[in-house]
Amino acid sequence: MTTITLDKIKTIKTLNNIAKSGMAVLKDENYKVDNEAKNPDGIVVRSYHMHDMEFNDNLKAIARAGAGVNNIPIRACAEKGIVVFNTPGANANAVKEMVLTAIMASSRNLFQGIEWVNSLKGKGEDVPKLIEEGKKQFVGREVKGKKLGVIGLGAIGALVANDALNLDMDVIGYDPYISVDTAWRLSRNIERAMSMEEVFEKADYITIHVPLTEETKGKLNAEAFQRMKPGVHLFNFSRGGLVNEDDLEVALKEGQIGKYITDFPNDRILHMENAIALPHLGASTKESEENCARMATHQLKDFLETGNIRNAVNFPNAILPYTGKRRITVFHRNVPNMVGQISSIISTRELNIAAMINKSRGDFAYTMIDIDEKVNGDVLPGIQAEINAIENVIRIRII
Ligand SMILES: NC(=O)c1ccc[n+]([C@@H]2O[C@H](COP(=O)([O-])OP(=O)(O)OC[C@H]3O[C@@H](n4cnc5c(N)ncnc54)[C@H](O)[C@@H]3O)[C@@H](O)[C@H]2O)c1
Ligand SMILES: O=C(O)[C@H](O)COP(=O)(O)O
Repeated sequence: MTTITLDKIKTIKTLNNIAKSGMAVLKDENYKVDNEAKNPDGIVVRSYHMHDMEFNDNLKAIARAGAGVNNIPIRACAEKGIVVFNTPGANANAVKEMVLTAIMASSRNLFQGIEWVNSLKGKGEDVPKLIEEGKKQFVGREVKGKKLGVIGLGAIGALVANDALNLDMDVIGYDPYISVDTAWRLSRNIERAMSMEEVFEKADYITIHVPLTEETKGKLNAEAFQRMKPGVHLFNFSRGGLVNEDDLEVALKEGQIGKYITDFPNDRILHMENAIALPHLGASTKESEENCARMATHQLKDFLETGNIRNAVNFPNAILPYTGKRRITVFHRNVPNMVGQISSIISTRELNIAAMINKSRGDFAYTMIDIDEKVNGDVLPGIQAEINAIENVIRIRII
């Protein structure tokens, strides 16, 4: 269990290259960006692998400038009261454009075509003739009228599905956990699949846009491939771990999968025929990098300064207008009578609670209590110590 002292300059460390306009959000006298810091208050990260890292007791939050958080031990962070944020939707347009490009490029054999043309370097005046003779090996197919299956209709999947309709594709989508907001944004012309298997069986092109979790790991495996139409093009701009590579190798060799286009190559995939590998470029546009970085640092700043949580992945969202007086924030387990115990410690000091919020998410919960005067001095350490001593409190912070 950790406690935190009041009002000091906050140190922020970055683990990846973060867009300047995002880091500019933290450029004021209350912040110091120090990438060598041993005890930062906050970390801003993209895909840096954090599972082997030790977290210092002072660390309050990790802001992932991007969508996927499988590089961060989010449960272990929750156990220490470290909030992990991501930036939902901030890079979705960049990935959508990439996926649509990949669908068209794979359909017309552009990747192999470009490679072949480059191999003609040095053939001098023969090049135009060789091209006209050789182009027949790259005859493609049009996407118009073909069926695109979209697995995962979140920020990216929904954009891909809607825009594929504008390419005159038929679209079938599957997402058992779809949010109401996303469902509203989806075109009514998208066919709703009742299972992933239905998408496998009906689609000519399949693109997957789900997070890598215990549930989704290895979902694209031999059983899935067997259900797919022979020669299907499969797009993975989500995470490599969604695919069983042993099974993929066989399916590509047998032609069951016509092409596998991925943003997450490894050495094995580079050796597979008809696997097309891209260098994790989905979110790498200036616009997307700036969107993600700004959203991440705004969320981090707001949390450090007010305790408000927006877009966390391991704690509930909790927003309480900040009055600038005293705020007590408590991370605790999601068990009964926590609010009662915390508030009685405050009321025994005859302090009045001006506002309060308590939210839970899975095993964890978060309570913020505003006191309507700026109490200081001897009172706070006592409150802090007593709340800390409550069973199932993980962390307390007084702002
Ligand atoms: N290639 C890149 O550069 C890049 C960029 C951004 C995101 N990503 C990856 O793409 C993933 C999706 O990003 P997003 O912004 O769309 O996230 P998102 O959270 O908006 O959408 C994910 C969707 O997947 C759905 N889902 C979860 N489990 C599912 C299941 N078992 N079956 C079907 N649907 C399921 C959820 O309900 C949600 O709607 C990220 O988690 C990340 O791994 C990659
Ligand atoms: O999950 C994501 O947001 C993407 O994979 C982007 O990762 P990146 O920030 O390392 O480009």
